[in-house]
Amino acid sequence: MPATGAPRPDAASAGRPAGAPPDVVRELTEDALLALTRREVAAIHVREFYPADAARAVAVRALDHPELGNYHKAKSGSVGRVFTPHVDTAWDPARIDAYHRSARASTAAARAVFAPYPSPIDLLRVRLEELWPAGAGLLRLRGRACFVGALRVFRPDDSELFPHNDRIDQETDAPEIAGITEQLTANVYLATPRAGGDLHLWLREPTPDESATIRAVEGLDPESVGPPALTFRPAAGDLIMFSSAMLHAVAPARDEPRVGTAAFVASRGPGEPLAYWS
Ligand SMILES: O=C(O)CCC(=O)C(=O)O
Ligand SMILES: [Fe+2]
Repeated sequence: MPATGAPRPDAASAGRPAGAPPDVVRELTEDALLALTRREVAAIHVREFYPADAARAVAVRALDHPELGNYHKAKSGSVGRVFTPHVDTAWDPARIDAYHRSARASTAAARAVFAPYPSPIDLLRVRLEELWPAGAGLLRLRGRACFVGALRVFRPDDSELFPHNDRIDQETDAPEIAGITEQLTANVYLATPRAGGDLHLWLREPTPDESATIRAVEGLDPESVGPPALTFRPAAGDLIMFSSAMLHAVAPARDEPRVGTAAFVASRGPGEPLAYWS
């Protein structure tokens, strides 16, 4: 995340003719990751990163999982998640302790949801380790392992993620987050609705006022942010990675649940390993 937090509305379209759509890269490569972390491309969208049949077979398991709960903030509370992601530690020492105490067990349980298939997030972890110049590893905060591999459930006509961004420096002041220059989110979609469920990207960071609203309720009024720069309609098995420090939103699913599994990925530049967590 740029330390300034300055909006960079045209970052992903710099050098392109006015009105030309920003670049979306279709393959997960070293160059694609470097370009994404430098905001030279808007997103990486890999079709069939994971077999669609396996994705759909597993998605139903998230819908009635015993660990299915909801995000804690006013504007994100309609969205279900399996296992507690770091954002829900909410600066509360007891919740932070519980998050780290259960991190390894939750990661193993998230992996087990996919059995006998491999977890898409595990596959992504290996690819990041292979591709990034300095490798990749699990984020530790105050020396304690994070959880990775959260599942998200958007129930039809109910769940919506309003325009927001995600930044680890708004969730913790642990010394390990020093030097982070960009935070990506990586979503692998397991089930997607026929109608609704689009992913919108604005390709700019929130203003200071917008940031304050996001910190309080985790979402902006869609009318207030203008039209998105990019809209994605993901299919089961797709991987989409983009800057989570920039504004993004998920429209409500209309007919069937939208299920995905996700990890955040922090970059400190090519000379340092990527760090991932949920
Ligand atoms: O489900 C998605 O498409 C994106 C969800 C999101 O807000 C994120 O990954 O940070
Ligand atoms: Fe997000």
